Amino acid sequence: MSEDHPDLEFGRSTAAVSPTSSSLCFAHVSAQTSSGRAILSDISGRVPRGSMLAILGPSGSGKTSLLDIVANRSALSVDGRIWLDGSTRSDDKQVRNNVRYVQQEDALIGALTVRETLLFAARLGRISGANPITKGHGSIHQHVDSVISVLGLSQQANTKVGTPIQKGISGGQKRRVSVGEKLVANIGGDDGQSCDILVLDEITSGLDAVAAYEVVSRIKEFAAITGIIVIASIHQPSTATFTLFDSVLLMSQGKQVYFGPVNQVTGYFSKQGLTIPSNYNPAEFLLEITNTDFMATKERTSSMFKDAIGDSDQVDELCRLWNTSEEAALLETSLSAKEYEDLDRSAAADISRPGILSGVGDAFKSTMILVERAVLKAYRDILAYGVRVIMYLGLAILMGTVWLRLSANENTIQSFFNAVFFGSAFMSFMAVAYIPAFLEDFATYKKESHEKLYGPAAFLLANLIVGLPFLFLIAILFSVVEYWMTGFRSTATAFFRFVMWLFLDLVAAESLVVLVSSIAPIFVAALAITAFANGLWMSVGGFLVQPNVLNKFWYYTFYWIDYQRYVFDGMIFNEVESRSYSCPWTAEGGCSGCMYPASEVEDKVCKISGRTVLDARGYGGNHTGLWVGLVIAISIAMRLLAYAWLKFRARRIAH
Ligand SMILES: Nc1ncnc2c1ncn2[C@@H]1O[C@H](COP(=O)(O)OP(=O)(O)OP(=O)(O)O)[C@@H](O)[C@H]1O
Repeated sequence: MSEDHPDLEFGRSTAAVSPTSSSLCFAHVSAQTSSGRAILSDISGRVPRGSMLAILGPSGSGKTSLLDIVANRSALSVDGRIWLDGSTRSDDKQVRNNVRYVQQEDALIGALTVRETLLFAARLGRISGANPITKGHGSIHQHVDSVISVLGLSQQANTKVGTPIQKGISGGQKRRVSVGEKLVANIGGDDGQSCDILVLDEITSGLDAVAAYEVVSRIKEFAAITGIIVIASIHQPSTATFTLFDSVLLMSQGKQVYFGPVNQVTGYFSKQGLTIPSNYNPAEFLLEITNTDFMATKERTSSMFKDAIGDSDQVDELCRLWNTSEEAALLETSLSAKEYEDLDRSAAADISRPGILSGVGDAFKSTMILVERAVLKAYRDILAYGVRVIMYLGLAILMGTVWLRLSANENTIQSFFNAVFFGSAFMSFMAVAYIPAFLEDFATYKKESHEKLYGPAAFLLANLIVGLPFLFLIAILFSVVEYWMTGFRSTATAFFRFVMWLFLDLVAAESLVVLVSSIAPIFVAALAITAFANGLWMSVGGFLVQPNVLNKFWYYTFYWIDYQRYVFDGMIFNEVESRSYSCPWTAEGGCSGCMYPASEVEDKVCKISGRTVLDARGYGGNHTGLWVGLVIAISIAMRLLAYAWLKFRARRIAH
């Protein structure tokens, strides 16, 4: 681990600073939207290793935009330069692998303990190469335990993170676990090449003053020990928390108002005639003088400004003061040092893409780790799968008692058809219950794939591997209850064919959920689209409206890609084709009064053959093999489309 603790001094005392060495530097960074709207203008700063920078500013001042640019996640068009440690290391793969981003929302798996969460993050980091140091160095458990200890989580190491129905660790502890995930995925090792940049977006939001202080002080400790650079946007820190930071970048309306050590910020503004009152939290004061959104704040600060800067625009004047200050000039000098001039510009622009998975072997290992994690979650979190098992069992009992012990006669033929239709369509429809569990996994995927810990293939494959046995279990449990209660054909072959169709139905329905939720990963949107699609499949599948009546548009489009239709046809042929239905014999007409053409199979016993029923209802030949193939093909196509979409998204973010 790095023991390098560079000089943190700026401002008047920066004469001694060795310019850009062991620092993250950003110089004259500007950003605009594709429509040309300026989001950031000319932002500069330097953050030495082992130190923490606070980015402070009112809402909408551009803090997140700057963090996104540093972490290479921004979709904005960016000018200016960002580099790390001078030119000598700019093309080093490790330097390119070193930004870790802790987003505002904690995307954690509630069923895992703190230690398990960090262990999985460390293992994924090691495989991806994002953590080159832990690859083959020391025990991963030791690394994880040391992070747990530094983040003050030892007492909670074996506590679960928590789910909506099971209380786990507190909000502040969750924030620390989120930070810990980034740290263990990229811990420094014996070779001293730890080169992390930890980017924290609103790390203390939702925390009380004590918890915020606790979180920041633990990160500070970690930064000091490992030499990582910490950049954090922060809202309204208490004085104690604010002074934990080494330097502060103050922004307003996308412009720079101040950059320098926290302990010199008061002096700087006093010098400009803006003296921070002694009873004031300095961070609060800085937010007040840079906030132009609210009249009350404006009025409170205007008299102070009138004395200091006359009638000029508040933010413009603060920027002018900064741009003409001695502090800005010294920062500029440190940023235009020789090392920077020597820097290969193309390498300098790209310091932040984390490691890239190399080859099928790594992808396979990542998939297996994800499977292991998902199995733990499935086994522990009732919301993940347990609730769905209970729901499907409930549905089986409901159907079994509604379609209870039907005997095979002409009056029950329609009921059998309805049971097959309702069962297959409703089972498919209820796959919407999988959306919340998928979205939890998807949030974790989004976070981890940004860090290039694994890609969409590993994510989708692990999802499929864990899902298949579970869907099979549901198909079996449902069938055991409902099939026999209803009185479907009582042969083993017919039963297992029913199970197979149900299983394929569930796989296809879940593939639809995966596709829709990957494209629209918002619960209500995914729910609405999936429910709509299921309504569509039911309407155009040929049961509610006969195919020869269905209008041309639906017939030539969705009718052919409707997996529910193939499942229904397969189940109906399985149930009806080789069955016969009794109907009453009459003295006057024999079997001629039956609903379908029937024959007298014994003395005064009429039977309608299943094939006759199918013919009379317009069903053609039995193509079970083809239908099975088509349902599998549709399921694969939906998963491949989800993969293509996620890959496309990942590429767009990368460029
Ligand atoms: N891609 C974008 N397209 C259009 N506007 C954008 C884009 N990104 C950021 N902005 C705008 O830039 C401004 C700065 O946004 P940003 O999220 O960086 O502010 P912030 O300081 O982090 O705010 P907050 O503290 O409220 O999170 C906002 O007005 C935002 O609407």
